[in-house]
Amino acid sequence: MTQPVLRMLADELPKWLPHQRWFGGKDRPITEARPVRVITLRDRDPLLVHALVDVVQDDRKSVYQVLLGSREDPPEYLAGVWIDSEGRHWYEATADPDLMTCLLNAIAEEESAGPIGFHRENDVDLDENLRGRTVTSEQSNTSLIYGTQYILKLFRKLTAGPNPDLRIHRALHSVGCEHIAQPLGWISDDDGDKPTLGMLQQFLADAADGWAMATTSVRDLMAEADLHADEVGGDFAGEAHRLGAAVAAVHADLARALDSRQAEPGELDAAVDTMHRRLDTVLSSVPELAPREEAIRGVFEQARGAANEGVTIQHVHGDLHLGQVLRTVHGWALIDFEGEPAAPAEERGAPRSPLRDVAGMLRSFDYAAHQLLVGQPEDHQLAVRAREWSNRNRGAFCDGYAEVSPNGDPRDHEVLLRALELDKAVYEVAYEQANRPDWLQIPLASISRIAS
Ligand SMILES: Nc1ncnc2c1ncn2[C@@H]1O[C@H](COP(=O)(O)OP(=O)(O)O)[C@@H](O)[C@H]1O
Ligand SMILES: O=P(O)(O)O[C@H]1O[C@H](CO)[C@@H](O[C@H]2O[C@H](CO)[C@@H](O)[C@H](O)[C@H]2O)[C@H](O)[C@H]1O
Repeated sequence: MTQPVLRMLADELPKWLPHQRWFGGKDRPITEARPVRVITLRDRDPLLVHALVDVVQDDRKSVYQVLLGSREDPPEYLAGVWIDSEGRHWYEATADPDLMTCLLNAIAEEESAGPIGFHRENDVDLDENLRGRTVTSEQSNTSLIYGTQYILKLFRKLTAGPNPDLRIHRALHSVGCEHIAQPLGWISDDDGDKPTLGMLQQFLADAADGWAMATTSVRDLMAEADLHADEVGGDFAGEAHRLGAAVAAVHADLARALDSRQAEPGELDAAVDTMHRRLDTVLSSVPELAPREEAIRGVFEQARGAANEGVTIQHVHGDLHLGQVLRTVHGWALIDFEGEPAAPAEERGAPRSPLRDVAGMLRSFDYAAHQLLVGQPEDHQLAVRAREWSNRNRGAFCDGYAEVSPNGDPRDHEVLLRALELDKAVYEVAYEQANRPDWLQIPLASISRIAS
């Protein structure tokens, strides 16, 4: 079976990959897409095959994970996910709930298939034979939900060594962190760079995501033209306060589980250099940013000169925003500790200032406040109310954070925090340009406000 699958993938991948939501290189042409390894995980109908694919773009190579299914008599619902519709029908296996059961059972039974190992955490028993259905939200990876119990994330673009999402979840669980979903198992690959292929976690079935909650609150405010943010039914400030406290608790747990130290004199200069380099890259592809270049660089340089005593360096979340936090009946939980999807792996796993996560969340309040205005004619009144909502919730978040954090109030590091927020907004300009060009105005407008 190996040779025909390799041939089929070599033919189909260049056409198929750019249409996959999880494919992270849609803004650049594919120079080469080559299957480099296929392993059969199930050799009877329906077949399940695991493939690793090298994708070259602009001389940079990325390795992606693809799962292929094949059935003699495929049901109608698989018609939308064909990879190859000639000869033996191959399709995207994550769309086949029966095949996804095989992955859960393999983790429960701690099976292996050549270099691929399925592992269950020591203190865990798993229910088997649950069907896996894919999460429908916009994702950089592919997640499968099993019943109301488990969620399995299959990492798509693979990175060398243990994936930070798995490493950090396990470290936080080991110190009893209350603000994460319990890690239950993982899928490893012992070949080459030894990437992590997947992570199984407790599914927080009762959870609402922070972005949905926050944007509902903004909508309520916009609908009540005469009321202020603290007067409308959907006021979010109490949640923002509790969220700040939860993020501070996770930072304290991360410091305990994985170490922390005070920033050395001059150490933050390297972070400022990285901000300038990111700006260089984004400027070259988004000309709309050029008029703000001087002001942005000025804010970065102020951070270099600022007295940054008392800044801690430790492991952080790395890409914290309202879509990465879930509100359960027990409080807020943080998910997805992989860092920014576009950042190089060494940068994603490196210890940094926790203020970076605070800045990410402050940006997110600004996003939530302004996303309803995208594409609308200018309305001064609505713009004022968006600012009001953003300021109220940013303040509440920082208050909650300061109450719990051993590092105190993030606003005490105003200059660094401002530079970190601006750096995040520069990242978002590139992200929106590549993924949602209609939303580019949100970070561009924020940059004008922050760097004015
Ligand atoms: N433990 C969990 N419980 C409930 N839902 C979850 C859990 N983990 C993730 N999700 C849902 O799955 C979505 C994608 O998860 P995420 O880890 O952010 O994937 P990606 O890395 O692909 O962006 C989230 O937006 C959230 O709605
Ligand atoms: O969730 P991911 O790790 O894939 O993060 C990426 O996508 C996010 C969008 O889904 C993006 O976040 C930006 O948009 C959010 C609203 O959709 C907003 O709350 C965030 O503040 C904003 O940064 C994130 O930057 C990107 O890395």
